[in-house]
Amino acid sequence: MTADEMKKQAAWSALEYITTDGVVGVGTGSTVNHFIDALATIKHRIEGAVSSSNASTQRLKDYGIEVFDLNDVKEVAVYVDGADESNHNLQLIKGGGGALTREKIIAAVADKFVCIADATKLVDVLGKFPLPVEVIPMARSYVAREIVKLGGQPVYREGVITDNHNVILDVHGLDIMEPIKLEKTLNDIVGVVTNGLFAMRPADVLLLGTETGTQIVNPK
Ligand SMILES: O=C(CO)[C@H](O)[C@H](O)COP(=O)(O)O
Repeated sequence: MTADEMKKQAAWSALEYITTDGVVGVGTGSTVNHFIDALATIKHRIEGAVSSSNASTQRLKDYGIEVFDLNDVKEVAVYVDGADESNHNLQLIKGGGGALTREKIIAAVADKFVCIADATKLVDVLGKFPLPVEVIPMARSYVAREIVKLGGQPVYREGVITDNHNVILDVHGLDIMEPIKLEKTLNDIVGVVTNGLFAMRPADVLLLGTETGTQIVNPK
């Protein structure tokens, strides 16, 4: 089975978590694209969606699913999104697709965060995947120097501008033993908009696409 087939399997399993007729939170990425395809099959029984990126918004609209401004929505019962890595506490690294800030906002609002991923994403220690940090453009060099002091090697994601008109630094070389502490420390650097650690607000459940079916992983 390919990684994409495992992503698709996890994504379709997430439909079981859409139990209300309200607004569904929708993340970003190739796994979420499969989820949007799945969501389209039950679009008649949901009110619509809030979306974490322009790309997902477009895909949702192409299916005729209404996309709301988050400010106009009182409740997001479920948020479905992928991840670049998850540890066994369901703390995540996200932002490989550059949508981390809006993803973190919707995750904060949502009652339940359902993470969907292929089996390769579950790790013991976060950090092999370079940690994305969204930065205000004029602060890029300063933030990079501060990250070096913390032991990381930041690499500017050249040619990428986020939906919020910022830039991304991908931080290599981190063994993230204390995810909450690092998430807070990075947030405290002036010029950082968001970092891709989802440790203070981890996922509530991880649906992992595997060779033998979707595995439901609950936090340890
Ligand atoms: O955080 C993300 C985008 O910002 C994605 O969820 C993450 O990069 C996983 O992507 P994919 O589903 O394509 O493997």
